[in-house]
Amino acid sequence: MPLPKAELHLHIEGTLEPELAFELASRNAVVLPCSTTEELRRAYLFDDLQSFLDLYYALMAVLVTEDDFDRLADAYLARAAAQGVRHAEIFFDPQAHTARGVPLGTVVEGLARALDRSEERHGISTQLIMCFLRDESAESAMRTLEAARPYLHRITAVGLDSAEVGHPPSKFREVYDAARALGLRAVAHAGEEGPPAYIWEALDILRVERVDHGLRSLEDPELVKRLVRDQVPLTLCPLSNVRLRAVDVLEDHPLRAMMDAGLLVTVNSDDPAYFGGYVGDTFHAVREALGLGQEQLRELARNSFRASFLDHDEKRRQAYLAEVDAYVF
Ligand code: HPA
Ligand SMILES: [Zn+2]
Repeated sequence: MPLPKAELHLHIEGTLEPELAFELASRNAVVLPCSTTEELRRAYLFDDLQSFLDLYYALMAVLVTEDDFDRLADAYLARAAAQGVRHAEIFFDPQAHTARGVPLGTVVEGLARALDRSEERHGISTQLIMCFLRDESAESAMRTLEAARPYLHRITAVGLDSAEVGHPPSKFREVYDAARALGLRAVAHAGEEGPPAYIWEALDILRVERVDHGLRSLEDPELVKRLVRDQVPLTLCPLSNVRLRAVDVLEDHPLRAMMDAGLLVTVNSDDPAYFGGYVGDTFHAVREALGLGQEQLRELARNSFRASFLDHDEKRRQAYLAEVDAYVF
């Protein structure tokens, strides 16, 4: 049995495995840039975030019907369950679908179908986080928030993703204020490729409760002090950082140094179909590469539940934490 954990940084579109992509392409008469799954997998050699995003958005064209989104999410939940995931807070990118003519309702209702069965079928509690594409305008993000009003009961928080550099969090101040007024919580990608200043902006301007990645935090000692003082969770994605060349090799990843600095870090898979592993694989890889011991792995698992948006169900959080404490390696 794998170590129980929560996954807090997972783009559902990034769980689209080549096999499912080809199946849906054929069903929906969508032409893909590659003709075999092997050829597609060979395309997964990325230079940076943008080179990945180009393929990520291209492949999404196969997601058309509610059933497609249900299949996608159900496949992720099955894989996650096998790797010990007990709770998942799942990102989706509405603008990447509405821009192709797929209605927001199709996306949310399709994902919700899988999520509604998740506890019974996979033993995983779930939440949805709606991300805005930061390389699109703030007006487009605001229109997306407006369009999401009928589905807000399904959505826990807003997030911010896509190409980071040149699109600082401050661009989305009004959107985040509006989201908070609607009762949504807030997270944002910051400091993946962008500078520590973007992490400050996410904290002070967007008032996020968690920072997604926050990889570059250690470059700014004042920022580290702030993150440690407030115990702001960082959702690290070590395999993603290697594949997108934010770090050269896993052995150089700052995860361990960040734990030693007192930061509340978690380990997540980001886009597992593209980056070579789901979250259990990621725990495995960092254990090997960074020489983490059992107590550090347990701490990462505990952090994942501490950092989760389970505040409305504290009993469940405590039950998950008890599972971590009772886990025998
Ligand atoms: O790792 C990522 N970073 C930014 N945007 C993204 N959208 C999907 N994955 C990512
Ligand atoms: Zn991400």
